[in-house]
Amino acid sequence: MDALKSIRTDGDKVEIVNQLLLPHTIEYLDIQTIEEAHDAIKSMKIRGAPAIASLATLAFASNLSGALQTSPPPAFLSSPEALEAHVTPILDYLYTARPTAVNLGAATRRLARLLQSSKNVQQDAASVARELIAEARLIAGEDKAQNMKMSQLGGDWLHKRVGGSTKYLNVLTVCNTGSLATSGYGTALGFITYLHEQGLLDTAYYTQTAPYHQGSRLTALELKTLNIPSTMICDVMVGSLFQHKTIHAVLVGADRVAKNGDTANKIGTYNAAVLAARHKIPFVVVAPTSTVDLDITDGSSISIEHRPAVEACLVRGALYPPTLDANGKKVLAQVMVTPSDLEGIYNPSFDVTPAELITAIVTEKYVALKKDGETRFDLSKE
Ligand SMILES: CSC[C@H]1O[C@H](OP(=O)(O)O)[C@H](O)[C@@H]1O
Repeated sequence: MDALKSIRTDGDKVEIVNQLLLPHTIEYLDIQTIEEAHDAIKSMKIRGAPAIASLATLAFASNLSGALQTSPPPAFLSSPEALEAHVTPILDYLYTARPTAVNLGAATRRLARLLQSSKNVQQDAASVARELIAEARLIAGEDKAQNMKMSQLGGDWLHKRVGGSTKYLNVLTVCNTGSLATSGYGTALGFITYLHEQGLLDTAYYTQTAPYHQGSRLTALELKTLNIPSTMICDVMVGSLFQHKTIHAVLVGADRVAKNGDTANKIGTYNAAVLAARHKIPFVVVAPTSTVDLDITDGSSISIEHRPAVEACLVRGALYPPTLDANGKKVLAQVMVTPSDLEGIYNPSFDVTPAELITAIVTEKYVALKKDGETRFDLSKE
């Protein structure tokens, strides 16, 4: 069962749950244009590496499908070349919405490659367009099956490594990697769901994940909906948790994994990795092979998105909708933010965890481990 679907679609209709409003309000937004899809991704109404790729491809498919139904057909359907001139800028524009996660770029490049190969085979633009629409809709739904497979691979590996019996595993996760970040089931949160389904999980700990609060708003919502025993901690409490509780593994998602295993993920992941190493707790990245970027040898090449400074100053939930304090007053920004303050605010949305701090990388095809004495992985897509 999925806690909440990030995207709802019925043919050409595409809706997203506005994740800026969760958990206070569940409101679905109709995404009718490419521009609305770009804005939804950039403003984080939808977020999560696979989910943003899915929205981009579904919006692209709906835009093209609508054009095929107009009469007379638009000029860009007069030839495959005209279609290419129309589609390429759209794919390039969608890619600019957010830079760190590999999925968005991988999806737009996959459609661009299909356009090239189909254009050289098909004689008419409408046939090429129909192929693009079908592929775009395939991309949007394919990660759920992968998530379930990798969760099983990872869960069985961890259970064998730790060797307990029932309801004994305590794990920590960072950010939100559930059905709200994917097309369903989730990556690290899918792993946790699998452990729970197998009767192996004692408690899932998760960090608030400021400043967007993917943890205290989204992961909390998903774990409670799934009836998974869970405990939230503030981001600064990871070290204390490791000092006072037995944690068997840290399970995190990924936005981009370099060939050597260096992993970009939500800000705060690196902190947890350093502390996990200090406490000799296995640190596990859970991501499909589509997140592995073989074109980059290590994490130094990964572009880290810096979000608007003001986002680091807001009491999330105070604005969507305004929450009230004990005296019924609106809870607003934690600090009085004025334009002159913004230059002094550092707000990277991701960090890179070096491969040497990562115990295993779990994908839908394999559980990758480092060779003895090695500080890096040698990852593949197979
Ligand atoms: C299953 S990938 C989810 C991935 O995306 C999150 O970032 P954001 O919420 O900013 O899109 C975080 O890095 C998660 O690991």
